[in-house]
Amino acid sequence: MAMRQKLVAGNWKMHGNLVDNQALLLSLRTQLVGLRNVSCAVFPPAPYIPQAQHELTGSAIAWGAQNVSKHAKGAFTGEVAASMLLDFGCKYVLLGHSERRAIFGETDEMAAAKFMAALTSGLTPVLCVGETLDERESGCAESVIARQIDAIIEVAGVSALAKAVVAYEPVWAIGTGKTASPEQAQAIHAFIRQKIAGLDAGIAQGLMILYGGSVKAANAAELFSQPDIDGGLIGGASLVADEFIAICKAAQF
Ligand SMILES: O=C[C@H](O)COP(=O)(O)O
Repeated sequence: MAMRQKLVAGNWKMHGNLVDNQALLLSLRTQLVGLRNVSCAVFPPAPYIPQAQHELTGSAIAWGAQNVSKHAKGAFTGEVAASMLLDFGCKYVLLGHSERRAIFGETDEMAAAKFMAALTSGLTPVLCVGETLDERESGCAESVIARQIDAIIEVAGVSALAKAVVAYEPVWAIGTGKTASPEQAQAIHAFIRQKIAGLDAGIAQGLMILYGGSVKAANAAELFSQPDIDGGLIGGASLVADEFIAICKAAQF
């Protein structure tokens, strides 16, 4: 059976400016070349997507957005449609990130609607799932993640996952410096894959499942060596060129 390729994605969150981005993008463009079996992508804040497009067109690095509207167009002040992201060359869009869920009140249903908007326009949705510390400690991690995935399957069908990426991001590991151990992460990744395999074995086998939460150069190789971890969604470390480049290189096989 063919090995899944890996993907390392840098979620810049609400960081950056024209000058710093330029230096970062130039480093990535020149140093992320010729990687074996790894794709790389960056997710800048929306105003800087044209800058990423300008600097990365013709490189091996893709770019995407951190959010998208569920609507195609209309009187929705502050929203950005999937077609607009496509106009600027985006390949991916993040959905259901825990910061969107916890800070901006996004529900499973909203994530599912955005997933559909992304998918039908031709963007690749990167669906983020993960449990809080309370949920883990009360033994609910798997049921929370199952609920988050089921909300998507209910609306889009399991076949939609053939055109999507899933990112497991335990909320307690995001920006805290507390990484899930490779074994803890692998256990949840295997759970996600088995759950989907119960509906469609082929889709489960092909699905990229990324790990996110305090990934850095020093722990990336061990995480990425786990059989069900297909790369990473990197926050803080994606803002530091040498760190992000080292993480991307650690995903090679
Ligand atoms: O989207 C990325 C994740 O939230 C991980 O962030 P972090 O690497 O800063 O912990």
